[in-house]
Amino acid sequence: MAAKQLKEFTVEEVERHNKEGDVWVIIDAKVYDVSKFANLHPGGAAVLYVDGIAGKDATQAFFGLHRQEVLHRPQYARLQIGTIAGEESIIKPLGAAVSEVPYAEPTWLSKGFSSPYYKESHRRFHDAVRKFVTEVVYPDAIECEENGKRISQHVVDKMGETNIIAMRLGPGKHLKGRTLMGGVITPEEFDYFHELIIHSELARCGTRGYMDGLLAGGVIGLPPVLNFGSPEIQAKIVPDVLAGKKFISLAISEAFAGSDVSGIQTVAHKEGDEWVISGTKKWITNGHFSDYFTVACKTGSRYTVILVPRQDGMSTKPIKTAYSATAGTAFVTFDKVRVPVANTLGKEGDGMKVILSNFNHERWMILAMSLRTQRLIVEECLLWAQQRKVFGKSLNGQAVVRAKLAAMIARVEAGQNWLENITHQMNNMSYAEQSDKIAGAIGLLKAFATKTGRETAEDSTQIFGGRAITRTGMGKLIENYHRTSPYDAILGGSEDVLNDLGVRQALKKMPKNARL
Ligand code: HEM
Repeated sequence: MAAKQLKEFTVEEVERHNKEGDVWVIIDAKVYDVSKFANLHPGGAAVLYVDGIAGKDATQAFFGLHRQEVLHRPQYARLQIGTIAGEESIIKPLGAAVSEVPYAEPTWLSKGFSSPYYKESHRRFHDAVRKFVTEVVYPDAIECEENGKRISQHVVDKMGETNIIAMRLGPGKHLKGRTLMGGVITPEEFDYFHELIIHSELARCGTRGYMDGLLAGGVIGLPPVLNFGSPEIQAKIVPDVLAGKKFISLAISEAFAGSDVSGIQTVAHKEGDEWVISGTKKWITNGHFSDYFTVACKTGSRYTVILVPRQDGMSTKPIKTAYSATAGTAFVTFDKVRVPVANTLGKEGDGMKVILSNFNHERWMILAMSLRTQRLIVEECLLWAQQRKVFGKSLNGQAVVRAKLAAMIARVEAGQNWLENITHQMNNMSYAEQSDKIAGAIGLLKAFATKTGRETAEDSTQIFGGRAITRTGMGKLIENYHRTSPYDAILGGSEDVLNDLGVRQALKKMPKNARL
């Protein structure tokens, strides 16, 4: 169909269309004919007929009540019939561009700022990832977050093609020979800052359930296979998972044991060359649609991690949680499930080592995503405080609102700076060194990021008021964040446990001969 011809109008011409059955409005120098739409308008018809709106420039009223994206939806975009002669639209369209709102982006992306950590390859990579997320992931995220369906296979396929699935596991030999984001960087260049960019850009969607649905189970479930699985097991599982053809979950937590891993009760005993596994696992991210499970089992007085393919004797039931069902969170049961002993990941009885070795990367990923969403909330609040008028002035004209914004900015910037320092250390340490030297700091930073995240969730809810408690419209990101930020505070280890871990790790390294 040919594109509609837009006409030019004067303000006076628009003013003549100011009554029921014949209503035009101007929004950002664009003219909309809302005559027929009025009766379908979710905000009601009457609000469009009032003085100061019908036939007038309604830009300020509009942006006090709607997100910009409303005007981009095809069914509403076609209400535009023209533009105002001699006037230009000034509202910047949404897209992949770097935000110019102060603190909306980490400083390394902000104009005029520099950073010791990011090189040219990170900038190239960032542009490609942001474009990919904006065009491919975001539309699916919005849809699935709402309808609870699992991530669309076309998105998974593209994440496989671009090797995002592989890159989310960090630098390493699994990237060898792969083309990353269409070749914008080489596998040899890829470091933890590139990985940080992926997690951060995904988190910008502001859809917490979908972020876990986006194969987070694989980010934590596949590394034990890569690091501890036999070459045969790896050859069978890894290519398909990295291509997005099969899915895998990490199954450690149980109704009996969450952060206290040693309390698990799923048991495995040997019969010939098979493990026989019985027990249950709870809160298993992606478990509902996974083909493989990396399962922590009690074997005698010790623990062993075993790779279990989905099979008879297993069931995965969705758990209703506070976030979207798109995450595929499941309650998993094993009833005398048999797998070959060759599926053991690491040595029999060495499961705790396998489990613990996974945690640092998992926690780092969760906190990185959590902080990036926290930053998104800061951007939302800065924009809302500018465009929302109350008591005759912008919200940001109120000292109490500015004080909240100050606290939010300081929290996210503090977290970001520590995160970048830790990421730099990760780039310069082996995985074993990371466990020895920075496991504690990662735990402390995760607890800091999630605690400050929940403070920001509270503050932003106050700033957005009623809009912060509706799932659609102006405050939808605030509502999502307020509802789901506790996830970051629990998954991968709860705040109290991580704070304690961080301090205990420091105490272990106290010099015995130091005195005040
Ligand atoms: C092209 C013009 C417009 C379109 C396409 C449009 C569309 C919408 C949509 C989709 C909603 C549902 C909430 C959301 O998704 O954000 C909404 C709500 C609303 N609209 Fe409009 N609208 C338009 C113009 C206006 C104007 C000029 C006013 C002037 C006062 C207005 C007042 C409202 C109100 C009061 C609500 C309810 C907001 C709430 O519940 O918080 N709309 N509109």
